[in-house]
Amino acid sequence: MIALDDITLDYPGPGGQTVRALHGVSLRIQPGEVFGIIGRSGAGKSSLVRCINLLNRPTQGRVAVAGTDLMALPPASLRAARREIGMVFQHFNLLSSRTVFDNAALPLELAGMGRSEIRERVTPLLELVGLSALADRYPAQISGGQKQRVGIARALASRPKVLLSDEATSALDPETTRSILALLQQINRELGLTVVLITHQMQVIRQIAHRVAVMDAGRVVEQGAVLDVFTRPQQPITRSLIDEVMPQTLPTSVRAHMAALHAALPAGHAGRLLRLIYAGERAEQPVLSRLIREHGVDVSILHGQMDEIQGQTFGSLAIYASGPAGSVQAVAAALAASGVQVQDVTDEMKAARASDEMKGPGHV
Ligand SMILES: Nc1ncnc2c1ncn2[C@@H]1O[C@H](COP(=O)(O)OP(=O)(O)OP(=O)(O)O)[C@@H](O)[C@H]1O
Repeated sequence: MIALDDITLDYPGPGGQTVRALHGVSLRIQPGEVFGIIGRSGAGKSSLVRCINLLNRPTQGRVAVAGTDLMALPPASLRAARREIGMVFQHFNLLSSRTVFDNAALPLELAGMGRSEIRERVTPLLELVGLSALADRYPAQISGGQKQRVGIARALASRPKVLLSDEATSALDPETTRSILALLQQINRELGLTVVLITHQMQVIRQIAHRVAVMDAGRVVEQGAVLDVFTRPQQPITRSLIDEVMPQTLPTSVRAHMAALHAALPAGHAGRLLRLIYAGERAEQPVLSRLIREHGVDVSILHGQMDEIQGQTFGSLAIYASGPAGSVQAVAAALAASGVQVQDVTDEMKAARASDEMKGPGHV
């Protein structure tokens, strides 16, 4: 549906210099999917998403939407192509002097549509976004979540094939965010619209995206199905973004417990702190208990959490495994062979523990 090839974008900078915001970004977004683009502030997300409708014209590269090379279009054809691409904004961009209805109707008025046709088009849209009862209110008389619903209705008025969402929920509280994301999900499912959303919150990606691209310093550094990226993050930036929704750092008291177990190991025994990450059916298989029996290791479960992404279970478990030297490695290898991701974080935790001790008792 959307093909971005080798997109470079330069902004004019101070003193005639240029600021390179995008460095050769390529992405493929399939029809009907919800594609998330995540990154920290300044990573280049807005710059990239605005290339999709040529609000930013790339310095180099190619932008194709539904097979049309947008950069090759003359202005009139580009205006028509843009009507196929709706956009919602973080700060809603509503006109304060127009009612809810008239804000949603604006693109149709601008396109010269007659009043009765506009009414036929906008009335069901206001129903879809849950604002039928507020059609005659002005933006100052509705909440932030409701304003975003108007923004969504306006974006849908031209019956686009693609909806771009530029931090649409960043100005909203968590509950309103969830309801707006649920609405976007409903629109994706019921209207078959391709949705591209940019965000700095993994929570948003987890709730509705099918696939995700992670951006850092103007580049896509990692991309894939959301469950894969959550369970097998490759880049430090991805891990730190996931950490915000699924904290991977063990609490101080748990680190102290691990240190005590480690200090009490008998001679000839080894102990390792392992983080197990598992997804889908593997989350339900009794792999761990079987391995404990087979290899004669002791396992203390230190910390764990389970979650769900679009109906798929995934979780992480921190365990301290100890036993005769060699047996712990055998368990780790057997777990990895069964499809569970195994990270040995013993040294990482020892370093964190050393820092706990330097800070002294009572420090959390
Ligand atoms: N109009 C502009 N002129 C010059 N530089 C710009 C302009 N817009 C963005 N930049 C720069 O381009 C880089 C990417 O900015 P961009 O807004 O795309 O990032 P972002 O990931 O969307 O960040 P945020 O979440 O804070 O909006 C930044 O270094 C930014 O300072």
